[in-house]
Amino acid sequence: MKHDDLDSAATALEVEPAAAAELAGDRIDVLRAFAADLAARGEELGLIGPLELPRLWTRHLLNSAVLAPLIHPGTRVADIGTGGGMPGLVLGIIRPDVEFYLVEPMERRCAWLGEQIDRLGLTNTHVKRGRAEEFHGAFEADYVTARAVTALRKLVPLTAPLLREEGELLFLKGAAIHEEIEAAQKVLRKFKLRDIEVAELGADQLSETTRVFRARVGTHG
Ligand SMILES: C[S@@+](CC[C@H](N)C(=O)[O-])C[C@H]1O[C@@H](n2cnc3c(N)ncnc32)[C@H](O)[C@@H]1O
Repeated sequence: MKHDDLDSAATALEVEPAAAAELAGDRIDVLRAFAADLAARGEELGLIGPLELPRLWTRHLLNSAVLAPLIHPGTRVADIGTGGGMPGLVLGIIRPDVEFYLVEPMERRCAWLGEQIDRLGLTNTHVKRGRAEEFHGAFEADYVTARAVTALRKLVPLTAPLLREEGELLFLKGAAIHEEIEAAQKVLRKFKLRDIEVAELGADQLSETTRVFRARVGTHG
């Protein structure tokens, strides 16, 4: 590892907020070990941009962790387009009581995810290499999560077919989520999404505002 890699790794780790311990409970050491490797090797592997390193915790790890309390114990989650690990791998670390399937088409990213799963001893987290649409009809989850994959009107057709009846979509989204919902009206109806909600988690819990799009699929309720 080069010197400047070590410097960026140190910078990223210095900014871990106190909230991390609270959010991750006794899994904090495992989350720290993942953060350290992502800070040290993530840029070189094309998983994270250099400007993101100082906000690794606030913008990436804690942003992912915000979904954890929304997931029931004993359930199965498919995370679509996990990339470097957000949010699926982070959730796999802090929720050992839930099964996570990380769906990612890129070989190098799958290799990274598999390596982290082995290194961190995550028996509840599995990689499924491929595009989400390749698993339609072959796999069913209680929740589908995604961050930074595509706009809602394209994301819903990729993800809703992976949900069981009454399952839930949980997407981390940016400030334009309300415009994305407007543009997605047709697909929201087509895929029978209901109980649509955008939860905004503010600066009191995380240093950057996080928006979570939630919706249930199915006709009951
Ligand atoms: C911008 S990256 C985001 C990675 C990660 N979710 C994050 O927030 O840091 C988008 C990821 O989605 C993956 N992806 C793109 N289309 C996909 C599809 N149809 N099914 C599953 N993954 C997909 C890409 O390979 C890439 O790793």
